[in-house]
Amino acid sequence: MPATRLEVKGLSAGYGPTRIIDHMSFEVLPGGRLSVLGRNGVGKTTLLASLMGLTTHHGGKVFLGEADLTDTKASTRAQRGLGYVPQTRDIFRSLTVEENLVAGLKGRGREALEEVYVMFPRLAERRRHFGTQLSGGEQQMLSLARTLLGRPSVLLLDEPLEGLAPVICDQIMEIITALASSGEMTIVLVEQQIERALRFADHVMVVERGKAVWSGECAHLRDAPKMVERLLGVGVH
Ligand SMILES: Nc1ncnc2c1ncn2[C@@H]1O[C@H](COP(=O)(O)OP(=O)(O)OP(=O)(O)O)[C@@H](O)[C@H]1O
Repeated sequence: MPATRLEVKGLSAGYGPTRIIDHMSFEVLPGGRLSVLGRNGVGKTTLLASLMGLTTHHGGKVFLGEADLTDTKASTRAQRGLGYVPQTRDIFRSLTVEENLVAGLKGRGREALEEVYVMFPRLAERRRHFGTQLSGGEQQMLSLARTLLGRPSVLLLDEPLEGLAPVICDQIMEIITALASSGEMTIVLVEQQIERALRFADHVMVVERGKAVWSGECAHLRDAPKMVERLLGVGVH
């Protein structure tokens, strides 16, 4: 699937009657890279889950290209090209790496596994290992690889670097950057590592209490450490 535009118009969503995402609007162009930043608990995970149709919808619209996905369920959104890698690294821990990947094939032939083994040589080496035997980085790679097997046109990544050693973060960012550079995927990245997130993306959106309080080009924030400190409460070098 070629990269697709993601458009969000006035989205409000949450858990039952509790509204967490409050009237958010943004657009990511085909092949674009958006980083979503914000302090803890401001609603970044809820935003991605809402794009995937996993929360209670309170209002607004979500478009993938021209298709209005607002009233569709998560499985339909996945079929239409939305790929979601949750913060919880959804893998089956009692299955092997290969069995996990086969579960992600969704009708594609087994030869598709080779595509991800080329991208993630570490998973190829560990193909007979169980989920429980994998390191955090390997679990993250497996979760990402399984989603990629569905050939998403828009990829939603929730804190893929959380808890990983810097060298593994480098590897994951290299893979994500290569995916973005291929032009085949539009990527929305939620990340706490601000410098890496700003280096990766072209645009950035800062969230506070479920609202987008700042959005613009990454270069703008990279050159404005005082503004980063004001928005996010931390320094950037
Ligand atoms: N399943 C849930 N049911 C009810 N409230 C929830 C649920 N998940 C999250 N929340 C609440 O929604 C708010 C936003 O949480 P969310 O996880 O989206 O923030 P976040 O910005 O991703 O935080 P972090 O950076 O710590 O991951 C928080 O107040 C949280 O307590």
